[in-house]
Amino acid sequence: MANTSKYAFEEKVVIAAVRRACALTSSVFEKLIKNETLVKGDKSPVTVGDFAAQALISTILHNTFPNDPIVGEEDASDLRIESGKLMRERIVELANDALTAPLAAGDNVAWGIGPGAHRTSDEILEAIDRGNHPGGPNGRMWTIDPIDGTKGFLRGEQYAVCVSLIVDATVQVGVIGCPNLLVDPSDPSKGTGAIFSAVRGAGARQFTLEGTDPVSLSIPKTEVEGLKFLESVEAAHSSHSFNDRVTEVLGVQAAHVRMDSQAKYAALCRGEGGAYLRMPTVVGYKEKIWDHAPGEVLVVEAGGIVTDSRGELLNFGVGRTLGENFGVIAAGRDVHPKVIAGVQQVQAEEKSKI
Ligand SMILES: Nc1ncnc2c1ncn2[C@@H]1O[C@H](COP(=O)(O)O)[C@@H](OP(=O)(O)O)[C@H]1O
Ligand SMILES: [Mg+2]
Ligand SMILES: [Mg+2]
Ligand SMILES: [Mg+2]
Repeated sequence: MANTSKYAFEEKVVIAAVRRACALTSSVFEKLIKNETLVKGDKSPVTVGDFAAQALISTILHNTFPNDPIVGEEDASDLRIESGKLMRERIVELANDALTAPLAAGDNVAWGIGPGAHRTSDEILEAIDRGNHPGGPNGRMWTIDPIDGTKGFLRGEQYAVCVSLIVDATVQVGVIGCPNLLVDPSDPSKGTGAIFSAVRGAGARQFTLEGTDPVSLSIPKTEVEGLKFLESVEAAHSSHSFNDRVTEVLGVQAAHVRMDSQAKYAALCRGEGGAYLRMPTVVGYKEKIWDHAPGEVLVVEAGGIVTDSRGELLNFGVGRTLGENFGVIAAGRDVHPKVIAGVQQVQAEEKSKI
């Protein structure tokens, strides 16, 4: 199915950017050494791969859509100080290797890539910091999560390169690159690596890691008892015990599937799980828009629904976070109301214990 939608060009550019970023992050994983990882203020890890991939994607977006603001996860402040010098040099090298790699079919030098697209250190830091937009309800803006699931990336498990275009608080384009995800879960011999992409109103598709051979995605129908829950590997990111109780309440039989990153949204769209449950573990944690925007449009276009635990749509127009949304629940259209009912029953039980 060719995408002839209003945002077909944006999708094409983002798939090209994510393809380059996946090659970059995979090569970083092969070579990652100890002093190439930092711990951020919130205690979460960030690697040279996160910074370099954000610089790469931000550069491509800025060259192609110079007036569009960017909401990116990372900022370069730790790289501008003396102690960040080694990491900075490595990031500049990695970003330039990715930017100047040969053009693939469909690529365009006007996007700021290809031999000759070399950038200075200052330009790379500036590209990272261009992701500092505060978000909000109006106009176009991009989100970049250069490596979603950094903890999974460091374990050699799942992670995802995630980019979205939000227009007036609605996600219009979402692209998720998953270098470590099986191409075909029913045939591991086909190897790993896929890019998932959706444009609102134009469907959800899986591509090869080269960005070719699209296959339409649609969430298979299941009865609620036949659901398989997808959840984070990290118990600090979403409550495993809450999900265990929802399983009991709904009479779900299958064991949960634990997976890092927005690969969970992609897996849901391929029928590898029936619902993605993400209930908070810490009071006051606000989910980040870049952790959910691409996944939201992918699931909706594959025939699903994404809401918070109250059944309200995620609000991508209140800033860099999802603000007052509480938890995230994604599932096929037919089972989503039943999953929300189960979630709310468990929430009521928890409240009655306080
Ligand atoms: N206490 C917390 N609760 C929920 N999400 C959290 C969290 N701390 C970090 N995260 C987010 O969880 C994301 C990973 O999700 P998952 O557990 O599904 O792999 C992280 O993305 P990054 O890895 O891009 O920083 C981070 O934004
Ligand atoms: Mg992070
Ligand atoms: Mg993330
Ligand atoms: Mg990240």
